[in-house]
Amino acid sequence: MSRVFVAGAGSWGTALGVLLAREGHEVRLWMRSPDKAEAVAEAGENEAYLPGVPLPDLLTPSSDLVDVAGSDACLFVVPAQHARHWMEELRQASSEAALPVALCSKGLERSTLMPMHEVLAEAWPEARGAVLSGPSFAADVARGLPTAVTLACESQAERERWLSLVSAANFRLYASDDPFGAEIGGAVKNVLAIACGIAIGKGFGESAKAALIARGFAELQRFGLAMGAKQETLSGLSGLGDLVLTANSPQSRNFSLGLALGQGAEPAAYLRSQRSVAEGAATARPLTEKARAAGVEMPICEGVAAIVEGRDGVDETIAKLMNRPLRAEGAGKS
Ligand SMILES: NC(=O)C1=CN([C@@H]2O[C@H](COP(=O)(O)OP(=O)(O)OC[C@H]3O[C@@H](n4cnc5c(N)ncnc54)[C@H](O)[C@@H]3O)[C@@H](O)[C@H]2O)C=CC1
Ligand SMILES: O=C(CO)COP(=O)(O)O
Repeated sequence: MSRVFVAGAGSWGTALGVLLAREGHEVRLWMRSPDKAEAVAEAGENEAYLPGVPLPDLLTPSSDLVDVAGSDACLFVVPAQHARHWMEELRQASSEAALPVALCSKGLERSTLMPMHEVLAEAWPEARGAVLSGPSFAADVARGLPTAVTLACESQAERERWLSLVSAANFRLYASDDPFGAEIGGAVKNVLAIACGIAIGKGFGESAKAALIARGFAELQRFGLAMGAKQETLSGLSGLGDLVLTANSPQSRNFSLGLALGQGAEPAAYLRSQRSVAEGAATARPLTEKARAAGVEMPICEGVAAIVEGRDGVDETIAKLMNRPLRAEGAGKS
Protein backbone atom coordinates (compact mmCIF):
# COMPACT_ATOMS: atom_id res chain seq x y z
CA MET A 1 0.00 0.00 0.00
CA SER A 2 1.27 3.47 -0.90
CA ARG A 3 0.30 6.89 0.32
CA VAL A 4 -0.75 9.09 -2.58
CA PHE A 5 -1.44 12.81 -2.59
CA VAL A 6 -3.93 13.86 -5.27
CA ALA A 7 -3.63 17.59 -5.91
CA GLY A 8 -6.93 18.80 -7.35
CA ALA A 9 -10.42 17.57 -6.50
CA GLY A 10 -12.31 18.29 -9.68
CA SER A 11 -13.91 15.36 -11.45
CA TRP A 12 -10.63 13.83 -12.68
CA GLY A 13 -8.68 14.17 -9.42
CA THR A 14 -11.62 12.71 -7.52
CA ALA A 15 -12.00 9.79 -9.96
CA LEU A 16 -8.28 8.98 -9.77
CA GLY A 17 -8.33 9.23 -5.98
CA VAL A 18 -11.32 6.88 -5.82
CA LEU A 19 -9.58 4.44 -8.19
CA LEU A 20 -6.42 4.34 -6.06
CA ALA A 21 -8.27 4.07 -2.76
CA ARG A 22 -10.33 1.17 -4.12
CA GLU A 23 -7.01 -0.54 -4.89
CA GLY A 24 -6.00 -0.24 -1.23
CA HIS A 25 -3.85 2.90 -1.34
CA GLU A 26 -4.15 5.61 1.26
CA VAL A 27 -5.25 8.75 -0.60
CA ARG A 28 -5.29 12.40 0.42
CA LEU A 29 -7.57 14.26 -2.01
CA TRP A 30 -6.51 17.90 -1.81
CA MET A 31 -8.80 20.82 -2.54
CA ARG A 32 -8.30 24.52 -1.84
CA SER A 33 -11.17 25.18 0.54
CA PRO A 34 -11.25 23.74 4.08
CA ASP A 35 -15.06 24.14 4.11
CA LYS A 36 -15.38 22.12 0.93
CA ALA A 37 -13.01 19.43 2.20
CA GLU A 38 -15.15 19.14 5.32
CA ALA A 39 -18.40 19.04 3.33
CA VAL A 40 -17.02 16.37 0.97
CA ALA A 41 -15.83 14.29 3.93
CA GLU A 42 -19.20 14.60 5.63
CA ALA A 43 -21.19 13.75 2.48
CA GLY A 44 -18.84 10.87 1.62
CA GLU A 45 -19.09 12.13 -1.96
CA ASN A 46 -17.80 15.00 -4.10
CA GLU A 47 -21.27 16.17 -5.08
CA ALA A 48 -20.06 19.20 -7.06
CA TYR A 49 -17.67 17.35 -9.37
CA LEU A 50 -18.34 13.62 -9.24
CA PRO A 51 -21.86 13.10 -7.95
CA GLY A 52 -23.11 9.60 -7.18
CA VAL A 53 -19.67 8.11 -6.52
CA PRO A 54 -19.14 7.11 -2.87
CA LEU A 55 -15.68 7.92 -1.55
CA PRO A 56 -13.85 4.85 -0.21
CA ASP A 57 -12.75 4.88 3.46
CA LEU A 58 -9.09 5.07 2.42
CA LEU A 59 -9.68 8.43 0.71
CA THR A 60 -9.46 11.48 2.96
CA PRO A 61 -10.45 14.91 1.61
CA SER A 62 -7.98 17.53 2.78
CA SER A 63 -7.20 21.20 2.28
CA ASP A 64 -3.80 20.85 3.92
CA LEU A 65 -0.91 20.99 1.47
CA VAL A 66 1.54 19.75 4.11
CA ASP A 67 -0.04 16.30 3.72
CA VAL A 68 2.09 15.99 0.58
CA ALA A 69 5.20 15.70 2.76
CA GLY A 70 4.70 12.09 3.87
CA SER A 71 3.44 10.85 0.49
CA ASP A 72 5.04 8.27 -1.78
CA ALA A 73 3.68 9.89 -4.94
CA CYS A 74 1.58 12.80 -6.14
CA LEU A 75 -1.00 12.97 -8.91
CA PHE A 76 -1.21 16.55 -10.14
CA VAL A 77 -4.72 17.30 -11.44
CA VAL A 78 -5.07 21.07 -11.13
CA PRO A 79 -6.27 22.89 -14.30
CA ALA A 80 -3.33 23.98 -16.45
CA GLN A 81 -3.72 27.75 -15.97
CA HIS A 82 -3.40 27.39 -12.19
CA ALA A 83 -0.73 24.69 -12.24
CA ARG A 84 2.40 26.77 -11.68
CA HIS A 85 1.16 28.41 -8.50
CA TRP A 86 0.15 25.12 -6.89
CA MET A 87 3.33 23.35 -8.00
CA GLU A 88 5.32 26.08 -6.23
CA GLU A 89 3.17 25.67 -3.12
CA LEU A 90 3.61 21.91 -3.21
CA ARG A 91 7.34 22.30 -3.54
CA GLN A 92 7.41 24.30 -0.32
CA ALA A 93 5.02 22.00 1.49
CA SER A 94 7.03 18.92 0.50
CA SER A 95 10.29 20.49 1.71
CA GLU A 96 11.41 20.48 -1.93
CA ALA A 97 11.32 16.69 -1.97
CA ALA A 98 12.13 14.69 -5.09
CA LEU A 99 8.63 13.26 -5.13
CA PRO A 100 7.34 11.31 -8.15
CA VAL A 101 4.62 13.53 -9.67
CA ALA A 102 2.27 12.33 -12.41
CA LEU A 103 0.92 15.24 -14.44
CA CYS A 104 -2.71 14.55 -15.30
CA SER A 105 -3.78 18.01 -16.51
CA LYS A 106 -4.11 18.65 -20.23
CA GLY A 107 -3.11 22.08 -21.43
CA LEU A 108 -0.43 24.67 -22.15
CA GLU A 109 0.27 27.58 -19.83
CA ARG A 110 -0.97 30.74 -21.55
CA SER A 111 1.68 33.14 -20.27
CA THR A 112 4.69 30.96 -21.19
CA LEU A 113 3.27 28.58 -23.85
CA MET A 114 4.76 25.74 -21.79
CA PRO A 115 3.38 22.22 -21.40
CA MET A 116 2.96 21.02 -17.82
CA HIS A 117 6.25 19.12 -17.54
CA GLU A 118 8.18 22.28 -18.43
CA VAL A 119 6.19 24.24 -15.87
CA LEU A 120 6.97 21.54 -13.29
CA ALA A 121 10.68 21.71 -14.12
CA GLU A 122 10.64 25.43 -13.30
CA ALA A 123 8.19 25.49 -10.40
CA TRP A 124 9.25 22.32 -8.59
CA PRO A 125 12.59 21.24 -10.09
CA GLU A 126 13.23 18.44 -7.59
CA ALA A 127 9.99 16.64 -8.53
CA ARG A 128 10.32 13.57 -10.75
CA GLY A 129 7.72 14.21 -13.42
CA ALA A 130 5.66 11.70 -15.39
CA VAL A 131 2.58 12.14 -17.57
CA LEU A 132 -0.69 10.23 -17.24
CA SER A 133 -2.89 10.90 -20.24
CA GLY A 134 -5.31 9.18 -22.56
CA PRO A 135 -8.99 8.68 -23.37
CA SER A 136 -10.63 8.59 -19.95
CA PHE A 137 -13.74 10.41 -18.83
CA ALA A 138 -13.72 10.78 -15.05
CA ALA A 139 -17.25 9.38 -14.74
CA ASP A 140 -16.30 6.25 -16.74
CA VAL A 141 -13.22 5.57 -14.61
CA ALA A 142 -15.16 6.17 -11.39
CA ARG A 143 -17.79 3.65 -12.53
CA GLY A 144 -15.03 1.10 -13.10
CA LEU A 145 -15.63 0.91 -16.86
CA PRO A 146 -12.70 -0.51 -18.89
CA THR A 147 -10.21 2.25 -19.73
CA ALA A 148 -6.66 2.36 -21.11
CA VAL A 149 -4.26 5.30 -20.85
CA THR A 150 -0.59 6.14 -21.33
CA LEU A 151 1.90 6.57 -18.51
CA ALA A 152 4.99 8.32 -19.84
CA CYS A 153 8.29 9.15 -18.23
CA GLU A 154 11.91 8.93 -19.23
CA SER A 155 13.19 6.61 -16.52
CA GLN A 156 12.27 2.96 -16.96
CA ALA A 157 12.43 2.25 -13.24
CA GLU A 158 10.01 5.13 -12.54
CA ARG A 159 7.66 3.93 -15.29
CA GLU A 160 7.52 0.51 -13.73
CA ARG A 161 6.76 1.97 -10.32
CA TRP A 162 3.95 4.09 -11.75
CA LEU A 163 2.52 1.16 -13.68
CA SER A 164 2.29 -0.98 -10.57
CA LEU A 165 0.92 1.91 -8.48
CA VAL A 166 -1.85 3.16 -10.79
CA SER A 167 -2.92 0.11 -12.85
CA ALA A 168 -6.17 -1.42 -11.67
CA ALA A 169 -8.49 -4.20 -12.82
CA ASN A 170 -10.28 -2.05 -15.40
CA PHE A 171 -7.70 0.74 -15.69
CA ARG A 172 -4.94 -0.41 -17.99
CA LEU A 173 -1.73 1.56 -18.34
CA TYR A 174 0.56 1.47 -21.35
CA ALA A 175 4.14 2.63 -20.77
CA SER A 176 5.87 5.27 -22.88
CA ASP A 177 9.25 6.99 -22.68
CA ASP A 178 7.87 10.10 -24.43
CA PRO A 179 6.25 12.35 -21.78
CA PHE A 180 6.33 15.35 -24.10
CA GLY A 181 4.45 13.49 -26.83
CA ALA A 182 1.89 12.24 -24.30
CA GLU A 183 1.27 15.79 -23.11
CA ILE A 184 0.99 17.28 -26.59
CA GLY A 185 -1.79 14.89 -27.60
CA GLY A 186 -3.90 15.77 -24.55
CA ALA A 187 -3.43 19.51 -25.01
CA VAL A 188 -4.18 19.61 -28.75
CA LYS A 189 -7.14 17.22 -28.76
CA ASN A 190 -9.08 19.56 -26.45
CA VAL A 191 -8.80 22.38 -28.99
CA LEU A 192 -9.85 20.06 -31.82
CA ALA A 193 -12.81 18.78 -29.79
CA ILE A 194 -14.09 22.35 -29.60
CA ALA A 195 -13.95 22.52 -33.41
CA CYS A 196 -15.90 19.26 -33.71
CA GLY A 197 -18.52 20.49 -31.25
CA ILE A 198 -18.91 23.67 -33.27
CA ALA A 199 -19.52 21.64 -36.45
CA ILE A 200 -22.25 19.60 -34.77
CA GLY A 201 -23.75 22.69 -33.08
CA LYS A 202 -23.96 24.38 -36.48
CA GLY A 203 -25.78 21.35 -37.87
CA PHE A 204 -23.00 20.44 -40.34
CA GLY A 205 -23.35 16.73 -39.61
CA GLU A 206 -21.11 13.76 -39.02
CA SER A 207 -19.23 13.98 -42.34
CA ALA A 208 -17.95 17.45 -41.49
CA LYS A 209 -16.95 16.24 -38.02
CA ALA A 210 -15.04 13.29 -39.48
CA ALA A 211 -13.17 15.66 -41.80
CA LEU A 212 -12.26 17.87 -38.83
CA ILE A 213 -11.00 14.87 -36.84
CA ALA A 214 -8.80 13.70 -39.72
CA ARG A 215 -7.46 17.15 -40.66
CA GLY A 216 -7.19 18.02 -36.97
CA PHE A 217 -5.12 14.92 -36.38
CA ALA A 218 -2.85 16.03 -39.23
CA GLU A 219 -2.36 19.31 -37.31
CA LEU A 220 -1.72 17.46 -34.06
CA GLN A 221 0.94 15.30 -35.74
CA ARG A 222 2.59 18.22 -37.56
CA PHE A 223 2.86 20.17 -34.34
CA GLY A 224 3.91 17.21 -32.18
CA LEU A 225 6.61 16.04 -34.59
CA ALA A 226 7.97 19.58 -34.96
CA MET A 227 8.24 19.78 -31.17
CA GLY A 228 10.09 16.45 -30.93
CA ALA A 229 7.26 14.09 -29.97
CA LYS A 230 7.34 10.52 -31.26
CA GLN A 231 4.91 9.49 -33.99
CA GLU A 232 3.89 6.34 -32.07
CA THR A 233 2.87 8.49 -29.09
CA LEU A 234 0.81 10.86 -31.22
CA SER A 235 -1.07 7.99 -32.85
CA GLY A 236 -1.48 6.16 -29.52
CA LEU A 237 -3.90 6.48 -26.63
CA SER A 238 -2.82 9.93 -25.49
CA GLY A 239 -3.06 11.39 -29.01
CA LEU A 240 -5.39 9.81 -31.53
CA GLY A 241 -7.16 7.79 -28.80
CA ASP A 242 -8.08 10.84 -26.76
CA LEU A 243 -8.96 12.87 -29.86
CA VAL A 244 -11.45 10.20 -30.96
CA LEU A 245 -13.06 10.14 -27.50
CA THR A 246 -13.25 13.85 -26.91
CA ALA A 247 -14.27 14.90 -30.42
CA ASN A 248 -17.24 12.56 -30.44
CA SER A 249 -18.97 12.96 -27.13
CA PRO A 250 -21.12 15.58 -25.43
CA GLN A 251 -19.71 14.07 -22.21
CA SER A 252 -16.60 16.14 -23.08
CA ARG A 253 -16.60 19.69 -21.70
CA ASN A 254 -14.54 20.83 -24.71
CA PHE A 255 -16.93 19.28 -27.22
CA SER A 256 -19.87 20.76 -25.27
CA LEU A 257 -18.27 24.20 -25.37
CA GLY A 258 -18.01 23.87 -29.15
CA LEU A 259 -21.60 22.65 -29.38
CA ALA A 260 -22.81 25.73 -27.50
CA LEU A 261 -20.68 28.06 -29.67
CA GLY A 262 -22.02 26.43 -32.83
CA GLN A 263 -25.53 27.08 -31.51
CA GLY A 264 -24.75 30.76 -31.01
CA ALA A 265 -23.51 31.02 -27.41
CA GLU A 266 -21.17 33.90 -26.62
CA PRO A 267 -17.77 32.39 -25.67
CA ALA A 268 -16.90 34.44 -22.58
CA ALA A 269 -20.42 34.21 -21.16
CA TYR A 270 -20.59 30.46 -21.71
CA LEU A 271 -17.19 29.88 -20.08
CA ARG A 272 -18.16 32.02 -17.09
CA SER A 273 -21.33 29.97 -16.61
CA GLN A 274 -19.46 26.67 -16.27
CA ARG A 275 -18.16 25.21 -13.02
CA SER A 276 -15.97 22.73 -14.93
CA VAL A 277 -12.93 23.53 -16.98
CA ALA A 278 -12.76 23.22 -20.80
CA GLU A 279 -8.98 23.38 -21.14
CA GLY A 280 -9.02 23.83 -24.93
CA ALA A 281 -10.39 27.36 -24.56
CA ALA A 282 -7.28 28.62 -22.76
CA THR A 283 -4.84 26.39 -24.64
CA ALA A 284 -5.92 27.36 -28.18
CA ARG A 285 -3.97 30.63 -28.30
CA PRO A 286 -0.67 29.47 -26.73
CA LEU A 287 -0.83 26.41 -28.96
CA THR A 288 -1.17 28.43 -32.13
CA GLU A 289 1.49 30.93 -31.02
CA LYS A 290 3.90 28.07 -30.37
CA ALA A 291 3.03 26.50 -33.74
CA ARG A 292 3.52 29.77 -35.62
CA ALA A 293 6.89 30.29 -33.96
CA ALA A 294 7.90 26.83 -35.19
CA GLY A 295 6.57 27.47 -38.71
CA VAL A 296 3.79 24.88 -38.34
CA GLU A 297 0.36 25.61 -39.80
CA MET A 298 -2.65 24.72 -37.63
CA PRO A 299 -5.62 26.33 -39.38
CA ILE A 300 -8.32 24.49 -37.41
CA CYS A 301 -6.71 25.35 -34.06
CA GLU A 302 -6.20 28.95 -35.27
CA GLY A 303 -9.92 29.10 -36.05
CA VAL A 304 -10.85 27.79 -32.61
CA ALA A 305 -8.52 30.30 -30.93
CA ALA A 306 -10.14 33.17 -32.86
CA ILE A 307 -13.66 32.01 -31.98
CA VAL A 308 -13.14 31.36 -28.25
CA GLU A 309 -11.39 34.70 -27.85
CA GLY A 310 -14.17 36.50 -29.71
CA ARG A 311 -11.81 37.73 -32.47
CA ASP A 312 -13.82 36.06 -35.20
CA GLY A 313 -17.32 34.66 -35.54
CA VAL A 314 -18.08 31.02 -36.27
CA ASP A 315 -19.32 31.68 -39.81
CA GLU A 316 -16.31 33.78 -40.84
CA THR A 317 -13.94 31.16 -39.45
CA ILE A 318 -15.63 28.35 -41.33
CA ALA A 319 -15.55 30.36 -44.57
CA LYS A 320 -11.80 30.95 -44.09
CA LEU A 321 -11.16 27.24 -43.52
CA MET A 322 -13.19 26.18 -46.56
CA ASN A 323 -11.49 28.74 -48.81
CA ARG A 324 -7.92 27.76 -48.04
CA PRO A 325 -5.90 26.83 -51.14
CA LEU A 326 -6.36 23.24 -52.26
CA ARG A 327 -3.40 21.01 -51.41
CA ALA A 328 -2.18 17.45 -51.08
CA GLU A 329 -3.47 15.39 -48.16
CA GLY A 330 -1.04 14.22 -45.42
CA ALA A 331 0.41 15.61 -42.25
CA GLY A 332 3.14 17.47 -44.24
CA LYS A 333 4.05 21.04 -43.35
CA SER A 334 0.61 22.59 -43.84
N1 LIG B 1 -12.67 15.29 -16.18
C1 LIG B 1 -12.07 14.41 -16.96
O1 LIG B 1 -12.70 13.46 -17.44
C2 LIG B 1 -10.62 14.54 -17.25
C3 LIG B 1 -9.93 15.71 -16.97
N2 LIG B 1 -8.60 15.80 -17.24
C4 LIG B 1 -7.84 17.01 -16.95
O2 LIG B 1 -7.75 17.16 -15.54
C5 LIG B 1 -7.57 18.54 -15.22
C6 LIG B 1 -8.55 18.91 -14.13
O3 LIG B 1 -9.83 18.80 -14.67
P1 LIG B 1 -11.10 18.25 -13.89
O4 LIG B 1 -10.72 17.39 -12.75
O5 LIG B 1 -11.99 17.69 -14.91
O6 LIG B 1 -11.68 19.60 -13.28
P2 LIG B 1 -13.20 20.03 -13.15
O7 LIG B 1 -13.58 20.76 -14.36
O8 LIG B 1 -14.03 18.86 -12.78
O9 LIG B 1 -13.13 21.01 -11.93
C7 LIG B 1 -12.34 22.17 -11.94
C8 LIG B 1 -11.40 22.07 -10.77
O10 LIG B 1 -10.48 23.15 -10.81
C9 LIG B 1 -10.42 23.72 -9.53
N3 LIG B 1 -9.95 25.09 -9.62
C10 LIG B 1 -10.58 26.17 -10.14
N4 LIG B 1 -9.80 27.27 -9.98
C11 LIG B 1 -8.66 26.85 -9.37
C12 LIG B 1 -7.48 27.52 -8.93
N5 LIG B 1 -7.32 28.84 -9.05
N6 LIG B 1 -6.52 26.77 -8.34
C13 LIG B 1 -6.67 25.46 -8.17
N7 LIG B 1 -7.76 24.77 -8.57
C14 LIG B 1 -8.74 25.48 -9.16
C15 LIG B 1 -11.82 23.59 -8.99
O11 LIG B 1 -11.85 23.75 -7.59
C16 LIG B 1 -12.11 22.16 -9.42
O12 LIG B 1 -11.54 21.24 -8.52
C17 LIG B 1 -7.78 19.32 -16.53
O13 LIG B 1 -6.53 19.66 -17.05
C18 LIG B 1 -8.46 18.30 -17.43
O14 LIG B 1 -8.16 18.51 -18.80
C19 LIG B 1 -7.92 14.76 -17.79
C20 LIG B 1 -8.55 13.57 -18.08
C21 LIG B 1 -9.96 13.39 -17.84
O1 LIG C 1 -9.64 14.57 -21.29
C1 LIG C 1 -10.74 14.06 -21.21
C2 LIG C 1 -11.01 12.66 -21.57
O2 LIG C 1 -9.86 11.96 -21.86
C3 LIG C 1 -11.89 14.88 -20.75
O3 LIG C 1 -12.25 15.72 -21.78
P1 LIG C 1 -13.01 17.10 -21.46
O4 LIG C 1 -12.07 17.89 -20.59
O5 LIG C 1 -13.28 17.71 -22.77
O6 LIG C 1 -14.27 16.73 -20.72
